[in-house]
Amino acid sequence: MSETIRPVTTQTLSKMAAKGERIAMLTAYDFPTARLLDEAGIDVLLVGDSLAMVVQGHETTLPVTLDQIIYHAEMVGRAARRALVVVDLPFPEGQLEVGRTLAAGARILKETRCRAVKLEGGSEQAHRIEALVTAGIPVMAHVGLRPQNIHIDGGYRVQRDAQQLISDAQAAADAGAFAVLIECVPAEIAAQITAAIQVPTIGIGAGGDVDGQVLVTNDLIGLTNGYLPRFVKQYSDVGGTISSAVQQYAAEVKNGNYPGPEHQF
Ligand SMILES: Nc1nc(=O)c2c([nH]1)NC[C@@H]1CN(c3ccc(C(=O)N[C@@H](CCC(=O)O)C(=O)O)cc3)CN21
Ligand SMILES: CC(C)C(=O)C(=O)O
Ligand SMILES: [Mg+2]
Repeated sequence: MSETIRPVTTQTLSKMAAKGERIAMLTAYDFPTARLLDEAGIDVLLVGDSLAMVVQGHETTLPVTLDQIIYHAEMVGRAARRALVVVDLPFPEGQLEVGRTLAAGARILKETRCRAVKLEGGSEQAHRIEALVTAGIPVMAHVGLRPQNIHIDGGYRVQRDAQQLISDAQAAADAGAFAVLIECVPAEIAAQITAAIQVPTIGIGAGGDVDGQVLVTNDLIGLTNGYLPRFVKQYSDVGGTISSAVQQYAAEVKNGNYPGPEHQF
């Protein structure tokens, strides 16, 4: 008998945080990976705009388009049976007039099975968060390091302005965000934000005193080309596994050991 699956909702996350149960979140960009993460018990899947870097091979998150994010969100949405799936609003859908942000969020909910969006920014995004939530589109806010601001900030830097960070998170929560993601912030400040706001906090490079953690899946499984941020813990070497498998295949094709008699008709 198959057991009934209880899907994770935004309310589930609040209850988990209230009980001190930590939330495990990871990025996903395709059906088979999303299905594995969902079945492993990951609570929240993020179709992140990091897609631009780890899948498309771009140097920043800016090039990925809304149509491309939606194409990947369709796959992840079809794979998730339990996890809540959140989709990044790609640059500049969350920076233009509110109507454009609403239209982008509505397309995500209408064209995919994903049920929430993520928007980079705090206080200055309060009006957009409020408009999205009013329209029925749940929003996860994203404060601290904002990768879509790389050309203003000049790089990916730890964010240390405690007052600004707390007021950004507070404004996002007051505007109706169901959770606040905190990226690259000293652990002490992330803990202060978590104590100050009523909604769950999810950290990346923000220490352990938050309600949950998120990482880019490719980083933790060893499938990222190049530099890994210090906050990443690499749990496996999938890149190495793929590499040795395809090297053996190439060698066996060339030496005639593949296909063997059992592989032919
Ligand atoms: N593969 C990947 N993993 C990520 O976690 C990730 C992306 N891509 N792309 C979008 C953003 C960018 N992220 C990053 C990337 C680099 C640093 C970084 O180099 N941090 C320095 C600290 C710099 C400082 O001291 O101010 C570090 O040492 O980790 C941080 C976040 C997180 N996100
Ligand atoms: C790094 C996470 C938080 C993200 O926004 C992404 O993957 O795009
Ligand atoms: Mg992102």
